[in-house]
Amino acid sequence: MTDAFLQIQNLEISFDGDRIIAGLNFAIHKNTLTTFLGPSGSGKTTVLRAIAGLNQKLNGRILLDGKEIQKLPVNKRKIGMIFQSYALFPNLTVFENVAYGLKARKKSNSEIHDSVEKMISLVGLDDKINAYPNNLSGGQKQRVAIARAMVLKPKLLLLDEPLSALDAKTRVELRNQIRHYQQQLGITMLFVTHDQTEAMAISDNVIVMDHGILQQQGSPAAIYAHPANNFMANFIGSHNVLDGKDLLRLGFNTIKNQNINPKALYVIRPELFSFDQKIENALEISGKIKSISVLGDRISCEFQTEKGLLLRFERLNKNSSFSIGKLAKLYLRDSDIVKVGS
Ligand SMILES: Nc1ncnc2c1ncn2[C@@H]1O[C@H](COP(=O)(O)OP(=O)(O)OP(=O)(O)O)[C@@H](O)[C@H]1O
Repeated sequence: MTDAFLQIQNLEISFDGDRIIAGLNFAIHKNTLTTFLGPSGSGKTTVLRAIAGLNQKLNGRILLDGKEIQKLPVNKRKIGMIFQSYALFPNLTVFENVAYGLKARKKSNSEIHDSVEKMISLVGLDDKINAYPNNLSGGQKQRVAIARAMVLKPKLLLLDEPLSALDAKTRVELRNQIRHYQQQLGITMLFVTHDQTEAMAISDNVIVMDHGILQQQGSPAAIYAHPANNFMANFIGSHNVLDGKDLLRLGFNTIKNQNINPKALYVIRPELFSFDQKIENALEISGKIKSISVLGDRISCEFQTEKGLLLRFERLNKNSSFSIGKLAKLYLRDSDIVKVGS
């Protein structure tokens, strides 16, 4: 991995006297895709706009490729931005939309033609090259916006919830394509979303924000397996979040040879339980199934334990004979329990 490419240092942003971002620090590496994840109102767009230069009132430093950029005007930052709303020019064709920035930079006609046609082809819109935005689907419009941003070879591409207006299937297709372009063209991307699955699926690195404060930064796997704090434990995945007292009630005495702290929080990923099938060194938990949700390839069940605790477990959706009220047993190894913040 190369050195930090984008660095945010002690960033502070206030609106009307309210501090929205308070002392934010993070760094991202070149040619990686980082997602900025957090609930609505957590400050994701505010930070993105500050990096792009759309929000000039700030304290702190923003460094791109080693140079301070926080005082540069938008057009001098070499940063591209893609919005949820596409922001295409309705009176220009697909070709003209994608060519717009290169024309403004006074590139030669032959260079414009070559670059634009190549980019339109990459995003799979050859047959729409002369179409107007009104005659395109939402997914096609967003491809034009992506091509228009990428053709300018930005040092950094910022994407603000680019897929939010699309249907579920198009979202998944386009997120995978964005990841593919990012890797194929070697672009550094910062992608805002409030959709965890989206963030987990495409990122090298995830930064989670809440109330303008960075909660955790790491790979999708690390964030899922080791939530850093209570917010992360509750926000990511459908973990079972239990306190130490609950674990003692279930019959666990130690976790990975450490005493359980009754006041600490612990998480159990729902896919780690074994259902009605004994496993070695595992604690048996008796109870009954309280609810069943079919998630497509998986089944997610609520399990009411005899001790009165509610757990969630998941199984692959194959040959399962589940029914609500069925008495059953779950098995869990203490090594599969993770202490929050460890
Ligand atoms: N121009 C502004 N003037 C005043 N307050 C603002 C302004 N822009 C954002 N805010 C406030 O800053 C906070 C963070 O907003 P921001 O849009 O950055 O959140 P977000 O995480 O991107 O949310 P969402 O996922 O809903 O887009 C919110 O409380 C919002 O009301």
